[in-house]
Amino acid sequence: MSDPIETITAFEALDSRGRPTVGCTVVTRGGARGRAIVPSGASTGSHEARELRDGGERYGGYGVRRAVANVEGELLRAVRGIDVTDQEAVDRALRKADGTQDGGRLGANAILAISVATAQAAAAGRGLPLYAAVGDGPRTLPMPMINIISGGAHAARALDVQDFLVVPVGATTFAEAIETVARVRAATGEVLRDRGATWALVADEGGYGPQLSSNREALEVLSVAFERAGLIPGDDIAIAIDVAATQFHSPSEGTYVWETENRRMQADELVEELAAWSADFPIVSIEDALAEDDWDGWRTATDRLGGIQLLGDDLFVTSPDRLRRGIDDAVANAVLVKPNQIGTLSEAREVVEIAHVAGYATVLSARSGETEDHWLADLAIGWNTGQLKIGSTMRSERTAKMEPSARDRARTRRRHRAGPSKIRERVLTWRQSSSRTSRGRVPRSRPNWRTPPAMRSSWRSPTNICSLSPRRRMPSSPVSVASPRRSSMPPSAASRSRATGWASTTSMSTARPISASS
Ligand SMILES: O=C(O)[C@@H](CO)OP(=O)(O)O
Ligand SMILES: [Mg+2]
Repeated sequence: MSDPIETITAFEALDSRGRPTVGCTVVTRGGARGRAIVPSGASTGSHEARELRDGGERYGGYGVRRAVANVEGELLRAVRGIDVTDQEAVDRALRKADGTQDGGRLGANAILAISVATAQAAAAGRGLPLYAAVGDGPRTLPMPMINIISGGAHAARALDVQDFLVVPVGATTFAEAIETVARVRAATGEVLRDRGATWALVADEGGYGPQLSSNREALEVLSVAFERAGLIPGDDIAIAIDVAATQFHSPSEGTYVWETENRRMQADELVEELAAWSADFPIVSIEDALAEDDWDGWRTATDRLGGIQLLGDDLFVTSPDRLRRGIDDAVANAVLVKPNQIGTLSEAREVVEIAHVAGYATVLSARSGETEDHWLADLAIGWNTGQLKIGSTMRSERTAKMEPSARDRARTRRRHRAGPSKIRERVLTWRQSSSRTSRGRVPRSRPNWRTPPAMRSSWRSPTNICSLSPRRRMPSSPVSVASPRRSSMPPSAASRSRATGWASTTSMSTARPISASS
């Protein structure tokens, strides 16, 4: 039954960086209400949809009063009377009212706020949570990709590479996935403290922002943290990186510059560096390996690193057109989906559909400037994106994104696997494929992982890591089998976590506990 949009009220809120952002509430004639607040990026691509900011003195120019006024003015007039359940009609009307390619006249932030609040109101009208309303098919919980160490625009450029993340590839439930990455985060803090690096402060996405001697050292720190957390690299846990190469690319010179290491590289040299990292560490995903318009460099990277998930963020900017170009040119094999890069939910969903048809993996992603609104995590579940990138396991604007998964699990009482995602498939393929040298494409099995010297005495042998033996579960005691390992979690906390699935004081604890080994 049709339920037309009646009114919209908008407001200016602050995001997790303390910058203004747009929120609004859509109300229908039948009384359904939907509310949404939009996020904002720091390492933005130049092809992204354009937010409308006020300029001037207020909030250093970041105010959004004009965007708020546009929501309650021109944009409301454009969508008033349209059936709230007809998302595409609402989104088309928003785009038409703005009239620009990038949404910059009325503000992509204003447009997206209405687009998402419309979806929320439609879900409320049906009495459903957003994730259930936006997808008709079977739902799977996404594999989380969690930030542990930050650099680039998210940590005052302490490192050149922006994100060092982990993927709990061995977890079989979402709760187990989150517990695993929380252990890695805690263990990483210990490793940084032992090395005399900054460990008490957090970067924009809740990860650590240490100054290290090189970008590569971040990978070594993670490897030692896996050991401390009692996790088996490649079996329990793997690494993802967001190089965010646009940020250190000099288009005029055509070079990539790592300031912290005083290094200038051509595209192929950067690709070789990433190939070497991938041979030495359990890296399963590389995002924005090259800059947003370096299509030649991307082709080199796809050819050289194609056994790994190659994610386009600034490259595709959630644009159906740019993704189609990438697919036609066989560039990358996965797309990061950020609805505010394109402006409306309909266009973001189209990107997910194009990717899935082409066999590209999809990762729904938060922005570095976020709020406690969690609609993007609902989209990841409803649209079956398979993976979800939300920042770290602390700061409530990050942990809020874990809530829909916890609620869905609690609501349905069904067993959920975290995934299935392309990344899991990749890990399996990579474990099962035979050893190859690191010449040519990066091998899917990594017989030559080198362990940092500090780890050598107690790490499992590389042969075992790549063996086909059944995957071992996370150790049930703080110390694992083959070698002495320390858990970063006190035993009582560890066992409590296993008993309840999640026993922290984060927003997940407000959802009903998830039974553990389910
Ligand atoms: O680059 C990214 O993938 C995102 C999230 O990490 O950062 P930002 O929102 O600053 O673009
Ligand atoms: Mg990125």
